[in-house]
Amino acid sequence: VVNGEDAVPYSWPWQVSLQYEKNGAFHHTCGGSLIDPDWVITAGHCISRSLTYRVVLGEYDRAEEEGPEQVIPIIPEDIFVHPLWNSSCVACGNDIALIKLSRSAQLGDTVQPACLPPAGYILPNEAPCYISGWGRLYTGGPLPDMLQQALLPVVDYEHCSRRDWWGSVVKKTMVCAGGDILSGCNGDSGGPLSCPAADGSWQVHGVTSFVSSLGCNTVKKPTVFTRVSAFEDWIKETIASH
Ligand SMILES: CC(C)C[C@H](NC(=O)C(F)(F)F)C(=O)N[N@@+](C)(CC(=O)Nc1ccc(C(C)C)cc1)Cc1ccccc1
Repeated sequence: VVNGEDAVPYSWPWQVSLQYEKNGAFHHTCGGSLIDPDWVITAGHCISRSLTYRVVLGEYDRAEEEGPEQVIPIIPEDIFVHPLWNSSCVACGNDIALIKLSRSAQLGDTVQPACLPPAGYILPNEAPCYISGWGRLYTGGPLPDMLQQALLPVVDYEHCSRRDWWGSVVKKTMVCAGGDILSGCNGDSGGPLSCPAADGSWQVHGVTSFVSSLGCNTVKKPTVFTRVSAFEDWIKETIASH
């Protein structure tokens, strides 16, 4: 997250760190969101078939064992990348994947699932949402130890698809947010765009998908998220059948 701030510890209790194994050690590669005690939602581009993954819940400072961490291994067959995700066509969208945990998360003060938005729901322009993650602090910069957050106002499709914004690259199955000096950055992929609901709950409206190659916080190139409300049937169907 670029120009964000340290989150209050465990204030985004659905935020997970998706880690892959390399030479016996695990490395943070993406964020994700717990949406059920057994299920995490992340980005399709975060998954590669050849890697072994684990999920860490209740994480805050990646450099310290603070106590609430729950480290849960992932069985490769329990990763469901959206069937229409095509890594050669990021602009086609469908950048979403579901991961079934090999054991249920223990819910409590530091680990809670986020709610899903109503199917088809479109956030209005300027709706206040937060991005969170352990992605780079600036283009090419370091990964932080503490979970970062930033308030990113939603940029609706009409504005986000303007020629000098994302143009035809952005689809209606995506959500844009930000567009000035605040943004996501690599390492935030797969993490949540969390938006407050009228009933006081928080809904995961977006899964962090891409930022401009010109620079994470490029003006008029807001962070682009997979729109979760466009994939509710697939989410429900996948969870119901596994
Ligand atoms: C793997 C790609 C497909 C998605 C990746 N996503 C992220 O980093 C995220 F924002 F989600 F945290 C990304 O934006 N990667 N970049 C490598 C940029 C990138 O590839 N962006 C991008 C944008 C649009 C498209 C398509 C839709 C035209 C493809 C890739 C990050 C970056 C940005 C500036 C400097 C260095 C690195």
